[in-house]
Amino acid sequence: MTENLLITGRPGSGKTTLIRRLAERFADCSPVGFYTVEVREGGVRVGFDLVSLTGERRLLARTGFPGPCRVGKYGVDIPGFEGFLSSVPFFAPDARLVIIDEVGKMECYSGVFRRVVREVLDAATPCVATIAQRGAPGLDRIRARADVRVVEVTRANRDHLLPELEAEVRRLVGDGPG
Ligand SMILES: Nc1ncnc2c1ncn2[C@@H]1O[C@H](COP(=O)(O)OP(=O)(O)OP(=O)(O)O)[C@@H](O)[C@H]1O
Repeated sequence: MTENLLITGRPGSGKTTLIRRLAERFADCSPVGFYTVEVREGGVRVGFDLVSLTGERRLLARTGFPGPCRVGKYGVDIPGFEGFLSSVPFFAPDARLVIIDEVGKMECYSGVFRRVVREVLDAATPCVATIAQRGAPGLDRIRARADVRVVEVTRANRDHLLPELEAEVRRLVGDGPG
């Protein structure tokens, strides 16, 4: 069974930073996927954008975005997110690693995304994903899968976690010792 790595932790613990550094270190594995970035205006967070590993950027959520899908003060652009997902080649034959940041409440409003996560975790290519600690139905079910290892990142462990997870991912992609 292919194993996958799930990085969890409190908001602001360093999940996105860690997964971006892993994506950089595994550039030789042609990773596919995306990460999310905060958008600030005048020092105030106004939302989040999606950035694919091939550099496409798209809005995910904004304070002023209208519509029924809301998380706290943010409106989430689900059709936009699903359009973005369709442009990400999650199952590209030459990709040896999939990166997903993050499996969280905003993203899980999308049925397309929930299906992508399931299919990516089921597939033969290893996946590293960040996952919220709580907030969306179904997160516990993902964490309980037999083919995932869940690692918690904290401010205290985030720096020494990087080399440890790098070695683990090396093993998952088949380059590692043992
Ligand atoms: N290893 C690190 N050393 C120093 N600063 C860090 C480190 N990792 C993260 N940070 C800083 O901490 C802040 C939060 O990091 P990051 O966005 O990666 O956390 P997160 O867990 O993904 O947050 P969220 O749950 O809100 O998405 C950022 O300002 C980032 O620059």
